[in-house]
Formats: sequence, structure tokens, C-alpha cells
Amino acid sequence: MDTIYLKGLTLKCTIGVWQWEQAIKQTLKLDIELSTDASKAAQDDDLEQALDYQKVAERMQMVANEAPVKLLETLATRLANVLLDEFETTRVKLTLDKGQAVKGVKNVGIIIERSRD
Ligand SMILES: Nc1nc2c(c(=O)[nH]1)N=C([C@H](O)[C@@H](O)CO)CN2
Repeated sequence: MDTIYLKGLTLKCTIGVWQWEQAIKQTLKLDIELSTDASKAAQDDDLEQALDYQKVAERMQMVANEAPVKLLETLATRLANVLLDEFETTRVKLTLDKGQAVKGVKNVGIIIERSRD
């Protein structure tokens, strides 16, 4: 199995448990790993048969923009579900980074892995 990855994708979204966070947009960084079989796309040199990472990036930004959430867990799960439902992949790993959301911490975030048969 092969892996398509994106690192440091910028997402703008309304996220956070506090009232002030629900009134602003914050910037998160997203890393994604998607399992794929790259052999057919490589053999024919054909984007149509590839897992298109540009479409993945655009879809992730759309989902993040859509609805306010409180928890990183909620957004990460929504993003993973969209990847599994809409793209040719059976395993996803997401790292969602909220930067310096906690005083004294360099970075804070969540890593989730999801798969389907
Ligand atoms: N497990 C989590 N803990 C916390 C979250 C979260 O999304 N998941 N969020 C917050 C606040 O929104 C924080 O980011 C800003 O003060 C606190 N803990």
C-alpha cells in the first residue's frame, strides 16, 4: 500500500469551548496521510486514476469552514469521515494542530487514525 500525504494545510474555522472562540476564526494546521494504491495512476500517468491531493486539500478547507465546533475531536472526526466517504482510501491519519492554544505549550492538537474495510 502507498501513502499520499499533505503537511501543514491551513484551515480557517470557528473552534473552541469558550464563548470568545465562537466569535472568531482561528487558524489550524492539518497533516494528512491517506492509504492508496498508486500503481494504476503511475502506470498510465493519469490524474483521473490517482487520489488527487489538491481535491483533498480543497475539501478539507471547505469542511473546516462549514460549521462551528467546540472540540478538536469533533472537527478531526468530521474531516476523517469525509476522507473515507468521498475519496479512494481505506485508512486515514490526521494531525490537527491548534498552535499555542494553551499557555506555556509550544503546540497542542490531536492525532486520529480511522479506517474502513
Ligand atoms: N481535548 C480537548 N481539550 C480542549 C479543547 C479541545 O478541543 N479538545 N479545547 C480547549 C479550548 O478551546 C482551548 O483550545 C482554548 O482555550 C481546551 N481543551
